[in-house]
Amino acid sequence: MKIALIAHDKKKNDMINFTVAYAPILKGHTLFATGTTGFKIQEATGLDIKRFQSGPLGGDQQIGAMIAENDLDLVLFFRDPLTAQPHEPDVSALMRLCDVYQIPLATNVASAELFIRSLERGDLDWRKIIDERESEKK
Ligand SMILES: O=C(CO)COP(=O)(O)O
Repeated sequence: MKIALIAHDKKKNDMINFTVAYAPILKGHTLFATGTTGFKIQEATGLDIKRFQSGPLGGDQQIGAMIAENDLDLVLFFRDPLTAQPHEPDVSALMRLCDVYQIPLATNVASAELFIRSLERGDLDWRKIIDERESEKK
């Protein structure tokens, strides 16, 4: 599965703790991240991650572009609900696209833990059918 990992600054520690805890599961998947989040996860876990631009510089939009191609299976986006973001429109656009394409989106650790357990159990295997269908189109 292709998984995007994103965290706002005040949630980066949550993301690091989460990825350290679940590295054994995450390493079996293809990982993507916005710039700074990806750098910090790589530093803490050594996981292989394709890093995009930093969020405020277009990283959320790059991940959004993957969603628009139906090319991501899961988004874990630890948002900071208490701090205004300069790129709020990009954040909203990314979440909107998850709804357009029915991509599972967790915006906090508690829901991400449920998703990661579901992933391990195979509950998201229906995405493989979508992925096959999408690659036939290309
Ligand atoms: O701002 C972000 C998401 O909106 C995250 O970007 P960084 O991972 O580059 O900090």
